[in-house]
Amino acid sequence: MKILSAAQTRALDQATIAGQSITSAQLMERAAQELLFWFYGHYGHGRVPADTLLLCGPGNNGGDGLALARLLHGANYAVRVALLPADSYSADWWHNRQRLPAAVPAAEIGAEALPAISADTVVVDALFGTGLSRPLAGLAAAVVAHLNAARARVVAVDIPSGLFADAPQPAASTVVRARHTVSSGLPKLAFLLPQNAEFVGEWEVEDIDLSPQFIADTATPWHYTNAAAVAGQLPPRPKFSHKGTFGHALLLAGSRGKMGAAVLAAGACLRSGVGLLTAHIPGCGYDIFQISQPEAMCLTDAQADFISELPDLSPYQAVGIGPGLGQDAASLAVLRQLLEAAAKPLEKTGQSLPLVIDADALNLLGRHRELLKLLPENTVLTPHPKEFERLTEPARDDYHRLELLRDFATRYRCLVVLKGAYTCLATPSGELHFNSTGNAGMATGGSGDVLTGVLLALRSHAQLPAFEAVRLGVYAHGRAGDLAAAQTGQAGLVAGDIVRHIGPALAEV
Ligand SMILES: NC(=O)C1=CN([C@@H]2O[C@H](COP(=O)(O)OP(=O)(O)OC[C@H]3O[C@@H](n4cnc5c(N)ncnc54)[C@H](O)[C@@H]3O)[C@@H](O)[C@H]2O)[C@@H](O)CC1
Ligand SMILES: Nc1ncnc2c1ncn2[C@@H]1O[C@H](COP(=O)(O)OP(=O)(O)O)[C@@H](O)[C@H]1O
Ligand SMILES: [K+]
Repeated sequence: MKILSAAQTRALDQATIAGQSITSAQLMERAAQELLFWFYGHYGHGRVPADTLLLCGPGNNGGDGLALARLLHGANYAVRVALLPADSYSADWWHNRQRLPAAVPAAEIGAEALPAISADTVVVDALFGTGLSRPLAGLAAAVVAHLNAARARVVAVDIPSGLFADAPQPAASTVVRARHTVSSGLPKLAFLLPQNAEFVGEWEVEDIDLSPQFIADTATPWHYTNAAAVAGQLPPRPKFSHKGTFGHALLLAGSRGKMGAAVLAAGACLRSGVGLLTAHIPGCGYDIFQISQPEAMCLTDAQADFISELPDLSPYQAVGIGPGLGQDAASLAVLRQLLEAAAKPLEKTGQSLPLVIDADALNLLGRHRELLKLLPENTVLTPHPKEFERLTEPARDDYHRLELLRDFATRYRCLVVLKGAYTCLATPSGELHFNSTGNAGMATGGSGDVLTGVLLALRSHAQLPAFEAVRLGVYAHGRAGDLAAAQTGQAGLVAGDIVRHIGPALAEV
């Protein structure tokens, strides 16, 4: 699914109106109908709120609010409307102002006449949408501050008022803190960034039948990976396949005290359809590893506590390095040797050996940035934000971090998986793909090691191109976390639960 800028969203509305021969008021009515359905879904079965206040601005976001006020009134909600005064109002605002039944109380907001809001009021925030052109000030900022102070249940129409859809806010801007955001058409970039979570709350997107042709024809770097994006991407396992068909992966992982990371990554790799897996681990981990992952083969390093040797790479179709690795100088030398060896094209494919680099291997890269230029094309790096900062620089905010991410992926021609609630995969061509699956239960030690194992298996798969493999792996990892949390609850989830649900998650897609 594409994510468009605010300007492209306006053009999409216009293209829909022109392409479907409807009026802009009819499109607004569609949006309002979807909002009404959201209220039905949320407050159905006799749970209608006693007091619903619609705060309406002067543009089409306010027009949405006025149309919704009419529809909610028709559905027997007790509604009140408060109108933000302005020099001019949009045509569709006027259209819906005139259609508002006289029985609905509608008052103009003033500095001395702020609407009454209690903690029990359900407030529909329809002040400003994607047409916001500057931070809120004056009366608009005052009413939003008044709203936020009331701690009412706020449902934002399209986007919380005061929040830009695709750009950062100046510090200390006034923005509505919504409990729910109900948006039309496509998700907004702002919804996916941690810095905006306090404003956006839980969000969902309602389908208002916007022009699919315009969306297809519009270029954007931002994408949202939903089930449809990965459906059918895992190649079927042919009847006469054998363990050699699905690749032989090598995992370099573990150190004293961190063998669990190697075990988790190996388990995830095995559950993600790899044909064969060999793990190269320090000597101290032999019993631990062989007992916990009997399906994997195991090579032990000459060192007991960390990895100091790179095994012969010729048997392998992909290599993963990093989980629990530690940062010993000998392990750094192994990483360097691996990068040098992997750069040479493989005889079979003519391409470099696929690599997945995680955790301490990323930290080593960050401390020795001269190694970055050795990264083979399409290498997969899986940093969390702190690891990414060590590879680049501290980001000013989440938007700046996305810029750094895009620059890094295009500069080093690699696939960077910036992990988080909406994990963002950056491609060598500069696309950013935000993942839709996963939950806060996965914020627990070892979840990232599991992702490394999943990606290693999918990068070993000869039939999966690099980008598709990584996008699918990130999606399936999050989905496995969701399936696990449905059984354990989020607090009770441990990384091993994600491993156990990767099979079903991959089966779904
Ligand atoms: N165009 C359409 O037909 C549709 C539009 N929709 C709604 O329309 C919204 C976009 O409407 P608009 O483009 O009219 O924009 P808005 O309603 O977001 O606001 C635009 C108005 O606010 C003023 N303004 C912007 N920033 C301000 C600020 N900081 N302080 C004071 N005034 C400010 C502008 O000068 C303009 O008058 C969407 O978010 C969505 O809610 C939906 O109804 C779907 C259909
Ligand atoms: N709040 C969250 N919502 C969704 N996914 C999450 C959340 N927190 C963490 N995750 C996922 O869990 C994994 C954590 O990885 P990482 O930080 O490397 O953990 P570790 O180093 O302990 O393995 C990532 O894939 C991340 O996307
Ligand atoms: K709004």
